[in-house]
Amino acid sequence: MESIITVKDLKKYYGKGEGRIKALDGVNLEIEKGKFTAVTGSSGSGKTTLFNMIGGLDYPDSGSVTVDGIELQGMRERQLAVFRRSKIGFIYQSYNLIPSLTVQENILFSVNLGKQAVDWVFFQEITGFLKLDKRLNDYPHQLSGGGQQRVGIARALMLKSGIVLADEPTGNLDSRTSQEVLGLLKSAADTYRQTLVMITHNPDIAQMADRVVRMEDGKILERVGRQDGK
Ligand SMILES: Nc1ncnc2c1ncn2[C@@H]1O[C@H](COP(=O)(O)OP(=O)(O)OP(=O)(O)O)[C@@H](O)[C@H]1O
Repeated sequence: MESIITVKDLKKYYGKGEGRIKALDGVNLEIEKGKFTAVTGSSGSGKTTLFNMIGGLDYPDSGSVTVDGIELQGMRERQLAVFRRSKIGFIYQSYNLIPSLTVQENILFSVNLGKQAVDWVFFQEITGFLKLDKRLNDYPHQLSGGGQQRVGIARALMLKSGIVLADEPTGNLDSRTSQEVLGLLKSAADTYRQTLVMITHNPDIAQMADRVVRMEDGKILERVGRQDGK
């Protein structure tokens, strides 16, 4: 298998002494390029901490993270910011759209932030795919929750970074809308050959993944799915 993300013996502890919390307690993980990996586990098991490390949003105490050949350890905040802007499309539960910008401006926000040229053909394709092409001049509040998350997905895909990290992307949506949005995200990731890593509590969503990684107490418990044992 071709790994795009490699995590080695990653540790992150909070606090000291008796009350020390082992948020990540020696995590090893290989994420296969172009696949959909779901990260599950109970609340407090370390999913968000792992997500933040892979996304270059936080520093581990020890261990290493390599993303698309880039080793994150030792990077300074400025370098990490450039890494995040160019390499990762982030999708959040709360959509993180900018209310004063139109749908189109929100979709182009990350590309513009990274001073990349806009690929308008790709923009049209993505917005058509995500059924946003008639909503481009609207503002986020004029869209339903599912619509707003489709904007979040479009913004992540527009970066063409190859890696999309999603943290409970359908956590604020009802189950029917969740299924619809997830179906779109999964097929968009397939169509545009994106590696999708998604944190989710929802077993139905995890079932849609190529592989499920389960966390408990800062460790990876088991890995099931198509790439079992790899
Ligand atoms: N900044 C922090 N300071 C202290 N403890 C923290 C901090 N961030 C996380 N933790 C602790 O680290 C552990 C792992 O947290 P994390 O948020 O990664 O879990 P999670 O699996 O994402 O949980 P949830 O599903 O509830 O979001 C938890 O015990 C949490 O309380």
